[in-house]
Amino acid sequence: MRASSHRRPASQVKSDEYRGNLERNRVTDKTIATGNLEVASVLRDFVVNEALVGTGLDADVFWRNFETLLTEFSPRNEALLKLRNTFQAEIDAWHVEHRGGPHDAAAYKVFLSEIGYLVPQPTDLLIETAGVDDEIALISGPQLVVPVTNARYALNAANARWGSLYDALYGTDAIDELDGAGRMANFNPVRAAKVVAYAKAFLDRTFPLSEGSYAEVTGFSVENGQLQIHQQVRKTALRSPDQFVGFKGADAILLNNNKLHVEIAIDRSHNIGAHDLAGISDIFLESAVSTIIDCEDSVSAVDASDKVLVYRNWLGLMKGTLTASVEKNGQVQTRTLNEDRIYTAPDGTKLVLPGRSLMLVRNVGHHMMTDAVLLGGSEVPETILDAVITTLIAMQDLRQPGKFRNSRAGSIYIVKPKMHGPEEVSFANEIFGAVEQLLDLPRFTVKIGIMDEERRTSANLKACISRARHRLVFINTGFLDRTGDEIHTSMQAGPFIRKAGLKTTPWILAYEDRNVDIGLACGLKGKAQIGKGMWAAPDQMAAMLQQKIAHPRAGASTAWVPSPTAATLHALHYHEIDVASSQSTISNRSSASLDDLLSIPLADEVNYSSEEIQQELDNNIQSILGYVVRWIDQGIGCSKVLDIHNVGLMEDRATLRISSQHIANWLHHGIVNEAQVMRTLKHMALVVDQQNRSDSNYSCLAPNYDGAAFRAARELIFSGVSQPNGYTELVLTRFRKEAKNAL
Ligand SMILES: CC(=O)SCCNC(=O)CCNC(=O)[C@H](O)C(C)(C)COP(=O)(O)OP(=O)(O)OC[C@H]1O[C@@H](n2cnc3c(N)ncnc32)[C@H](O)[C@@H]1OP(=O)(O)O
Ligand SMILES: O=CC(=O)O
Ligand SMILES: [Mg+2]
Repeated sequence: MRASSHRRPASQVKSDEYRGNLERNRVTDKTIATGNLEVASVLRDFVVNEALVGTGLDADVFWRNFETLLTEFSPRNEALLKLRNTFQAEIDAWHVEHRGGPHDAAAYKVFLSEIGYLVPQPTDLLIETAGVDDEIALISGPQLVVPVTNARYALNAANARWGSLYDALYGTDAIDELDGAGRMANFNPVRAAKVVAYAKAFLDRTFPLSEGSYAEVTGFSVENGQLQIHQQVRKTALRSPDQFVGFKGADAILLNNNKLHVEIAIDRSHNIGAHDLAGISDIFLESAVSTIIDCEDSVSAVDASDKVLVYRNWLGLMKGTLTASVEKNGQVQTRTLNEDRIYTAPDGTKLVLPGRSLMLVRNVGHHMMTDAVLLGGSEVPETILDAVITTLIAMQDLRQPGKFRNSRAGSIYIVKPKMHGPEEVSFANEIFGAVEQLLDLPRFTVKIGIMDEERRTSANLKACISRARHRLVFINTGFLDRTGDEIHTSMQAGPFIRKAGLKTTPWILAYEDRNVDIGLACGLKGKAQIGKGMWAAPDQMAAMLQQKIAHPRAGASTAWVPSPTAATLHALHYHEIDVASSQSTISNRSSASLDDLLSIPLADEVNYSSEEIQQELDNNIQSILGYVVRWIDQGIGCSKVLDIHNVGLMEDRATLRISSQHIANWLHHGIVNEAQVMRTLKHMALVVDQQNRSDSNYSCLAPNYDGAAFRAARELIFSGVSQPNGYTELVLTRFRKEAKNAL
């Protein structure tokens, strides 16, 4: 048990990432022309000398075909972005026209159909995806997300398939600190005893014994393929002997419940095992069954050199060669990918279990443009660049089934964020078809995870699924972006209720339920994931243990966690709930209503006190500044930022979208005014400066309030109404480029 199982000075880990960012700034921005394409030399070198190597593809042919693909798809991307703007303008105009009267939900819905925002939903649709790994199709369990730019974290995430339950409990508030069980610098045996009791109670519930409890167990043995469990006065067995699936000599017993493995490690020379009746030194849970390697909202990647870091880390994961140097307690270690785990099955044969999480890669959304590649002198859609390069890189995994194989089923998993409606899903589907041709891959090798996180996608989810039915491997409620889009879409309808209240209003409940209802109706059960969103409070594990069990209960076969520790603890929920049976029950209910989904969470009469209004503003602005200052000045795309109650919250671009859109909405409707927002920005800048005082890489926002970070935060709020769909990345990217140039 480690006193700080997942904790270490965040500033130290992050400074590794920061130093990497500084290095990247030194790369020159030369471009090399090929036909009508100009490719930044750093990217071109990476593709030719690293990504293409071993794929059998010719570099010249690759660039030529890439140009053809961009020529075909870039204008279509632009047209789709225009369609988003057209819908937004029409919706804005409708609300302005109807302002003053009560909201007429029926007329509003008719209007949405008339303009084509709502489209007819297909009937009798079943997805037809083939060649999907069990981790996606059959095994329910946590999904970890990690910024790809941080190699240390990315390796940790890939290795988070297995996690120590003892460490996860000991190092977090999952175990209370009462009666002398505090978390302290030195090992606390009182706390350790509570951890062991908690873990053995888990074993009792999950792998019940025919007689007695794990607390009484003195040892394990395997005789004729049967697990014998020794207690002081008797020998007992598992009530369900089939749960015993393997062992490692006398060192480990492997159990299985709800398709998830649990290893009981036995080591009587270990400091915990030595004091345990059965010699149990730890219990390892299969934890992050899948992981999203994120190129999107948790990273700051604004130019070619940043993109090369993104791609190089992904390549390292796909080839199994990524390493990172990790310093702990003065000791430097090299972190690499874990190998598979080898056991003996009860019948004596060799049993190999994956040692790593199944990795999916999240590309950026369709609205991002990059200058890493120019076509006819213009920036190209970054999502197309991502589609081509992340798929090219993943070919390394398919090419040689080495010991670090990711997809045993031969698929490449790409998560598509922020798509607005069925046309954009069709477009993504076609891009991947073209990428497969370009790279000479069998059709439908590339699978798609659809983030259901924009309102037009939620409202037309079945049509969206239909457009990707041969590739679909997940739908996931990205409720953070979805909340931002909720505010932006109905910006002109009136002032929204306070941010915290948005989590319990009818639209979001309908959104969450409807996503599961539609997923089940489209046959995702046993074929694809139905996922739920992020636990955004990385230090609040007791609360997570209490609340996140709601996700498997609601029929979700996976849900997002921010860290490996959270993955291990969330895995407990999938032992308690058999998702397949939750899904069977849920599929009998009638689907959540589209009308509720379309209801708008407005504060009909704003009767918040001035204290409540100021508190809302303080909270939102503190998180905006705390996040933006690290993004702009240090290139860190995901941070833990204290909220007004001093709770560290995971902030990324989606949470920034909510906070900035919320203030923009209140400004627009006169709940707050410009002077008050500016005053609060300056006040909160002092608070954020104070919070970051121990970070030697940090530059203060105050007293000048004119650095790129402060100006970015200001612009995100004051131009929030006019930012396309309320996205933050355009402003962030511009100011980050400015900050990089000034370094
Ligand atoms: C709306 C959306 O799109 S959500 C998706 C985007 N969000 C994410 O990807 C969240 C990813 N999570 C993170 O980046 C981090 O957990 C944060 C920023 C929230 C907190 O980071 P920190 O303050 O550094 O975490 P903390 O100090 O508690 O723990 C650090 C340790 O945990 C590990 N860790 C933390 N998060 C992760 C992760 N997501 N994956 C792998 N390892 C992680 C680190 O490797 C480190 O361990 P090490 O010292 O052995 O390397
Ligand atoms: O991407 C996830 C979200 O909640 O947004
Ligand atoms: Mg999102």
